[in-house]
Amino acid sequence: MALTHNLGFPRIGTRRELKFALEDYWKPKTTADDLLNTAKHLRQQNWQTQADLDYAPVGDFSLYDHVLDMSFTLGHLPERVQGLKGSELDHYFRVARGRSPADCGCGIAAGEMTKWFDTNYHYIVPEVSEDTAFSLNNQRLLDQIAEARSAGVSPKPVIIGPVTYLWLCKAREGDDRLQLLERLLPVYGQLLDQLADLGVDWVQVDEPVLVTELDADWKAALETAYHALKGSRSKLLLTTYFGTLAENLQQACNLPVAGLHIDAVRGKQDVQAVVDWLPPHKVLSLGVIDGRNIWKTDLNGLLEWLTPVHDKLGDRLWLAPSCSLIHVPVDLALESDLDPEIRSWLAFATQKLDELRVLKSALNEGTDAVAGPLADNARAIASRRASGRVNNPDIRQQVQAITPELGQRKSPYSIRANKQAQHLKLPRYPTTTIGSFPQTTDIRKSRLAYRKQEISREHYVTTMKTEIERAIREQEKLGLDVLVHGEAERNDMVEYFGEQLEGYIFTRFGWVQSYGSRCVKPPILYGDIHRPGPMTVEWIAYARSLTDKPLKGMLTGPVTILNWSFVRDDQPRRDTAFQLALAIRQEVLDLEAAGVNIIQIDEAALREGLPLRRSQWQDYLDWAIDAFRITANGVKDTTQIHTHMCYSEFNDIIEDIARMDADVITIETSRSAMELLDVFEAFRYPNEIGPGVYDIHSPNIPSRDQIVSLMSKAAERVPAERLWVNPDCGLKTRQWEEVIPALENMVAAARELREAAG
Ligand SMILES: Nc1nc2c(c(=O)[nH]1)N[C@@H](CNc1ccc(C(=O)N[C@@H](CCC(=O)N[C@@H](CCC(=O)N[C@@H](CCC(=O)O)C(=O)O)C(=O)O)C(=O)O)cc1)CN2
Ligand code: MET
Ligand SMILES: [Zn+2]
Repeated sequence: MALTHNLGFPRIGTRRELKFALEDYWKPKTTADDLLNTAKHLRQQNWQTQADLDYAPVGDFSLYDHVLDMSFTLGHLPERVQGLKGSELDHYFRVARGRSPADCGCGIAAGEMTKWFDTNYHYIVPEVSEDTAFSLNNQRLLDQIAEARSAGVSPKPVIIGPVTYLWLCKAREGDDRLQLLERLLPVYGQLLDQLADLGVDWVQVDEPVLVTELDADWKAALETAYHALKGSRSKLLLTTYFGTLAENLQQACNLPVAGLHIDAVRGKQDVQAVVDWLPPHKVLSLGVIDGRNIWKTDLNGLLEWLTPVHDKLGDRLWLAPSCSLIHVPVDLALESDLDPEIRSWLAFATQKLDELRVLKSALNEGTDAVAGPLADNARAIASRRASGRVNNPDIRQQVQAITPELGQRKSPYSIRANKQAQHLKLPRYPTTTIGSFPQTTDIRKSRLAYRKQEISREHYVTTMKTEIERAIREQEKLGLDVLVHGEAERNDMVEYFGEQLEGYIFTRFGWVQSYGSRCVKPPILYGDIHRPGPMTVEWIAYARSLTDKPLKGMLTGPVTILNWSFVRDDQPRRDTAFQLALAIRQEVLDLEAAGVNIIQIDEAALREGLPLRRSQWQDYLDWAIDAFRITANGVKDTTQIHTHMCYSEFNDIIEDIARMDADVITIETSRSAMELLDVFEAFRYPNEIGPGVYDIHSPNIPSRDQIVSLMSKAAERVPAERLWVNPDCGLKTRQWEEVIPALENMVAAARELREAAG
């Protein structure tokens, strides 16, 4: 008898109930009780959806971030929030956002955010130093176990394992993370004791570090940790996901735990070896349903492959999605407007659990028991494979015809830089922004009204143009040097392009959490990509017509579009990237022809798309950088190409960043006090750089002195004549009331720096 379980369910709600509850609480429009009630209701709903699984996850729900929750569970908060007044909830949001409703405006630095492995989910990085201490604070998990039981599910608490937890931490100086293991393990021991006291059968202990290349210290830490925890009276399910175990396979099989979960989608090649190696008393959970994509599983094909594994393992076989389902939208049932043919190819979180049920019945009772669902599934899989809408021979031909010259600029950077300087006549320390200005409620309401056909296209266009004009006038007033149109017309920097490219469809409610209350609706790339016409020119040319100042046109690059979409799994990602590159290249050339001589091509997701294993980095970087170059490098010497990346560390890939050959790159640096620039200095990065001078994710306003001090640090590392002054990232999540004073200070800081430089 195979069992089924789930690793985690989306917590945002089918209609983003959690997002709205959080934002109302922060305003503050509602009370903590209101927020906690919504959260409780969402957990109940999620358990209902998962009630017939043999085990449902508990503790996967989070008000903001599950890593931050784990930090609280371990009594591990940054020093700067310790001792402040307020409830635990106040503390929680202080760490997450730099303030809580109780703080009346006086903020502290928010915890740093970074990407969760290779996903578009961002977690709050736990901060450690040699003084870090831990103490158990397990009430959240204990309460939720009780809640889950009264909801009628069999709870399987989910925690981040001690080694992965430390791996996610950042040490302020040096790297002494592993020295903390000894202090951390007793707290995990107590935690597991408390769960066992509640009669918990299984605990899911996430150790996704096992899919990365680990050096000897980290491998030893895994041994130490699981030998220390082996007395646990609850059984431990050591849980890995997002890739193959590869050289860690034997260790993963042999750690002293009761079961192992592996990603049987990305790590399918590991399965046979794991079945052979796993000691006979252990459970093997196979993550056979893709938790990172929205395509239906080929259940018939899978069953053929699974049946012998089931014959061998019997009761020891568990089935699950490959990873937590927080990376996919909640429920396809809401998508009544989707093209019915393509819709029949899709499965969201709720449907993925249905797939698990079918698999379980087929294995335990025989395929006849689920003949209907299996036949439906076979039809959907066949329909997608045979559909004439997926492949377009012309586009395949154009990709075939790509030559290296397509990615080559006419002259080297030094020549271009001179021509651009003559043309643009920018001052030293030029100021600019990253593209978006506040996405106000009015903008969003107007877009909603347009979508519902309550207002005409004309009306919508006029409203957006008014917003663009507002952004231009505000920038002129602020005295910024290079203006942007502000991106009012874009719902999102990726979805907007998906909506306009053929080969894509998009959803109404396909929300996926990106961080905290912020969600994205990744568009679905199902077929060959074609650009029917210009996508941004009307808006940017309008902005161009409004001002005499230099204006920067704004596009999203092919790699970022790829990494933040749900993409086809029937061709290599590289091929899809090149198709996107050809489409965006056309847009770049159209913008240039419309008189836009500064063009930014955002590649915010280029770095996060790096494979989790270093051995696969170069292959990815080779095609990803080529795709960027194809997009960017068809322009004249006098056209200045910018690119932007957020939360990026460049130490290991600086050569590739340089190979992009953008005239200007803007990056995130403010939270790391310009340390990120060390590598640009060491490498003697030749082109211009705009190191972000303030963190846009926090509502706090940076002071002029802070900015001057950060830029002075930058000027120690990079020659001043190659420095730009700009925020970390786009300003769309901020309010105008926050943006204006912040940018005033930024412009004042740039003036001070110019004067000081003489
Ligand atoms: N794809 C992507 N990934 C990214 C980023 C990014 O910008 N895009 N940035 C980084 C950080 N991540 C972020 C992710 C999302 C948001 C964000 O602001 N998301 C918005 C939604 C953006 C959106 O799609 N807006 C739509 C829909 C807006 C909406 O909610 N409309 C309401 C009605 C309007 C209202 O009453 O407010 C509705 O449909 O019900 C629009 O503008 O049209 C949000 O969560 O609030 C910001 C940063 C990394 N990853
Ligand atoms: N141009 C985009 C913006 O300003 C870049 C964002 S990177 C996540 O919003
Ligand atoms: Zn950014």
